[in-house]
This record gives sequence, C-alpha cells and structure tokens, in this order.
Amino acid sequence: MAPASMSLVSPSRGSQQLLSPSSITPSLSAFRARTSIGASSPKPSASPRIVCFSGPLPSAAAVAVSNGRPDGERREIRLGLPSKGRMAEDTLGLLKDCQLSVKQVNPRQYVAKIPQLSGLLVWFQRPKDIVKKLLSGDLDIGIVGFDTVSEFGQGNEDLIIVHEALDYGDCRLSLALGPKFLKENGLKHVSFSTGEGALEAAPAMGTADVIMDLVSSGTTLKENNLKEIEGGTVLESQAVLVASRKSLVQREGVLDTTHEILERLEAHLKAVDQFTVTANMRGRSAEEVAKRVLSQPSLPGLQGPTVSPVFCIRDGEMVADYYAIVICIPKKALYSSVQQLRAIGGSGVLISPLTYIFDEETPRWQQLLSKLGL
Ligand SMILES: Nc1ncnc2c1ncn2[C@@H]1O[C@H](COP(=O)(O)OP(=O)(O)OP(=O)(O)O)[C@@H](O)[C@H]1O
Ligand SMILES: O=P(O)(O)OC[C@H]1O[C@H](OP(=O)(O)OP(=O)(O)O)[C@H](O)[C@@H]1O
Ligand SMILES: [Mg+2]
Repeated sequence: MAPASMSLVSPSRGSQQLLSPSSITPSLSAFRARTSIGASSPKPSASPRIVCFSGPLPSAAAVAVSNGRPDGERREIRLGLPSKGRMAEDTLGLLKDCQLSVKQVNPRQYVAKIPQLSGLLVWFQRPKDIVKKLLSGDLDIGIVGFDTVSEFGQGNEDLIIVHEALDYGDCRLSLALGPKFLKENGLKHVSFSTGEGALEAAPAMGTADVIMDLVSSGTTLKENNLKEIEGGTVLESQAVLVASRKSLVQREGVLDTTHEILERLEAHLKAVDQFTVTANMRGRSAEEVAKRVLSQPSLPGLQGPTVSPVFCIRDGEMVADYYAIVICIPKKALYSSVQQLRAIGGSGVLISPLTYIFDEETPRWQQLLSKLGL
C-alpha cells in the first residue's frame, strides 16, 4: 500500500520540500530554511541607484532614483515603523504614551519625525522590509513582531532584540489540522508549500492538510473548522524593539538614541500595570503604621510604603495621630489591596494611574551593552 502523505502550507515564499515524518515536529529552523531574504549591504556608489517594485516589469511610474548622498553615507538615525497592518496603529500609540509622538504630515508620507529625538527620522515600511533594511544598513532601529524578525532575519547576528516584550501584537505561529487529517495516520512523507494570506482556506480547498500560520484569538481557525495541534506552537510572538548591531556600534548617536527609547519604553511599560494608592491611617508612629502595611501580602509597594505624618492642631497642640501612606499596587490586585488597607484601618483611599516608573538603570540596557561587548 502506498504510504499516506501530508501536505503543509505556511505563510512565506520559498521552494517546495519533501520532508521525512520526523520533520513534522515543528521547528523554527525548518520554517526559516524556507524563507529567503535577499538583504545585502549596498555598496557606496557615486552613480544613481534605481529602485523598482518587485513585479514583472518596472513601469516608468514605479521607478524612482535614489537621491541619497553621493558617497552612500547618511547622517540621520533611522527608525523603521510598520507602515500598515495591525501593528501600525498600536506602534504609534505606544510611542505616544512614551511622549515620543510621531509627527507625520499625512498617512501616505513615508518619512516622519519625533521632535523629542533630534537627529532621528522615522521611516514607515512594511514589517518584513523593516527587518530586511536593518540587515542591509538602510535602517538602524525598528519595531516589528518577533515572528517577522525570526522569519526575515534568519538568525542573522547583526539583529539585536533590544526590548523583547512591548506588550502588543501578541500571536503565535502554530500548526493546525483540518478534519481530514484528524482521521488519517501513518504518514510517510510531508510536502511543504508556501502561500500568502487566507491560509486557513487551504485544507477545505484541498490544497493542504495542515497549515502553519499566525494565530491570535483563534477565531479564523475556528471559523474555518481547523484545530491547533497540541504542542504545535512553533513560535510565540509580540512586538519587539530591534536594532542593527553594526549601527549601534558604528553609527554616531544610534546607541544613545536607542538608550533613550528603551528607557522610555521600560518606564512606561512598567507603569501601565500599576496604580498609586494613598490612604490615611490612624497610628502611634510611622514605624507602627509601616509594620501594619507590610503585614499585608498585597501592600508591599515597589520598595516598601512611604509613611508620612499628617499634622493637625488639637486642644491648641500640634499632633500627628494620622499617617498618610503611599504605595504602588498592581492593577489586577486593586480590590484586594483596598480590602487589605481597610482591614488595617486605612481610610480615604485615593487611587491614581501611574505614567512612568524610571529605575536607576534598566536591566535591558545592561543586557544590550553586554551583547555588544561594551
Ligand atoms: N491575528 C493577529 N493578531 C495579533 N497580531 C498579529 C496577528 N496577525 C499578525 N500579527 C502580528 O502583526 C504583524 C503584522 O501583521 P499584518 O497582518 O499587519 O501583516 P502581514 O501579515 O505581514 O502582511 P499582510 O497581512 O498585509 O499580508 C505580524 O508579523 C505579527 O507580528
Ligand atoms: O487568530 P485570529 O485572531 O483569528 O487571527 C489570525 C489571522 O490573522 C492573520 O491574518 P490577517 O488578518 O493578517 O490576514 P492575512 O492572512 O492576509 O495576513 C493570520 O494570518 C491569521 O489568518
Ligand atoms: Mg496578516
């Protein structure tokens, strides 16, 4: 009897391959092996350089002549941001929350400024082109999904993840099976093919038995009658800040600008999950009040509570029998924290959002310096 075979379709360009059954095990290297990148360092040249779209034949309208400096050198620091798609809006939103608003004159203009970061230009590009251009030296820093870095960066050591968890664009690259596959076993061969977009239709159309695609809410899989394979997650992804090692080390100002962006991102991302809480508490001394606060599991704050006396005049004398406490609490522990404050005598509990938490130094900055050998 002829061995059963399975075809798998995944979302990238590349050649068809035949794999043995052991290769069904999801592996990022197999995934990466099927993608091509074509990113090479441009040679500085005095002659005009022409760029054209990747279609069959460049039309006159699609051809532009590069007007960079004739020696191929540039001075500005370049940050690549997604020009469209689901990452675009959230990326601008995150930067705005870090007081790094991008000033774009209109949405079709691909270059913009961030007034707070002098010497830096934002270039809007498709996510995969951001990664390719980091490798070719046309961009210095970028924000894209980790999946895009993995797919188009191909493990290139010039790409350095500066912040690996920007807390949006969450998805996973996952294997999913159609109902037909669920009934069949005893596979001998798997043929890989690639496609772009709407991959979830492939099993029903009969062009593949298994797909490997990005999953976020799982709605698209469900609506197309597909199930994820247990343990079939190839890669977890979210938005990351990525930079070119060469730019960080060699290009003036890139390291300092990256430090500032990283500090602002970390301070904001650390603060978004926290509230500041102030409350009044009756007590004999600041130490006694602090002891009561520290006895509660949800009230330790970032570095312990701040306790200050609240002075008032009683019978003509200044006394402090109330204390104000200030702590930070995780947003998800809000109600339990209020209950614990009340239980130890807290009253007048005020809750305010936190905007930034700047630590002495960010751990990711130290990690970046050590990755760069600095
Ligand atoms: N369903 C999803 N939910 C959340 N994030 C996603 C989802 N799909 C993709 N992403 C993240 O957003 C990035 C950009 O996805 P987007 O769909 O905008 O572009 P694309 O799939 O690369 O191109 P296009 O859809 O235009 O062909 C992905 O690389 C991934 O990091
Ligand atoms: O789990 P869900 O929340 O349903 O999201 C998953 C879908 O989102 C992405 O597609 P996208 O909408 O980007 O279209 P595309 O296939 O054209 O890229 C991805 O390729 C899945 O098809
Ligand atoms: Mg998409």
